[in-house]
Amino acid sequence: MLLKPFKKKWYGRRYGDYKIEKMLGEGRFGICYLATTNQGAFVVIKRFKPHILKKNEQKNVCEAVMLSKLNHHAIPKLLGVINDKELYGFVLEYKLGPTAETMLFKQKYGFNKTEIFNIGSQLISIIKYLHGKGIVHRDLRIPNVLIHDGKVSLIDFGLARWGDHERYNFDQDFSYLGDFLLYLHYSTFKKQQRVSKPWYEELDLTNEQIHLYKRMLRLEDPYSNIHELERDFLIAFRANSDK
Ligand SMILES: Nc1ncnc2c1ncn2[C@@H]1O[C@H](COP(=O)(O)OP(=O)(O)OP(=O)(O)O)[C@@H](O)[C@H]1O
Repeated sequence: MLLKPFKKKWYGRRYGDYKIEKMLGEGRFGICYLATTNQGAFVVIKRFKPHILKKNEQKNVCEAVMLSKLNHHAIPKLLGVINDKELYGFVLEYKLGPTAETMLFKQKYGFNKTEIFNIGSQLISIIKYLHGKGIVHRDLRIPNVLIHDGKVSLIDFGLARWGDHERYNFDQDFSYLGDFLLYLHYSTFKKQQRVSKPWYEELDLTNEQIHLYKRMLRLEDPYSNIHELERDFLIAFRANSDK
């Protein structure tokens, strides 16, 4: 008999009320599985890789501690912890996707300016909520943002920490957000010249948008808080329309 590939060996297994159905994705730290409850609802089980568990005990629980403090419709709720001899992990609320990464690189989706504004506004509102709770996400990247029907969810709090204005400075989230939004702008970019130019020359951006992104990316005077950033974001997108 053929052995099941390692990751699939978990399929069909039950842990308390949850049955593992299939793998959703694998990262540096763990593997996420789609699971069902006894009532047939979907949840996510995030299982830590054993070598990560041994190394980072303190840091692993960090994600659960952070999530347990949060209650926001765009952030998965922590539903429980599984502490079985063969599986240690978290049970998380299932959020609908796909990820922005899948939309950009697999579906080749092109985001128009209205969509970029709507997604940016939602992310700013999530960051405002997190920073208000003293938390820096530190990993706001395209694989960690789910988008369904224009509604955004932010996942993966594995690197999130209590902000301290030093090592875990809140402005780390601003540069990630800047990068993220530039990815969305590039989704409709058609290269016309052979030579590559910097983003602020080749993308179709207004002066206000360039100023906004340069400050987010710390190429100009960095933002000191999310409220300051939000103000410039609204100015930069105020004449927001698809010309
Ligand atoms: N709450 C959720 N709802 C829906 N899908 C999810 C959820 N959490 C994770 N996923 C899926 O599982 C994948 C991996 O999740 P996540 O990034 O949290 O794992 P990770 O192992 O910590 O990754 P990394 O090591 O890159 O930080 C995601 O890209 C997403 O497709």
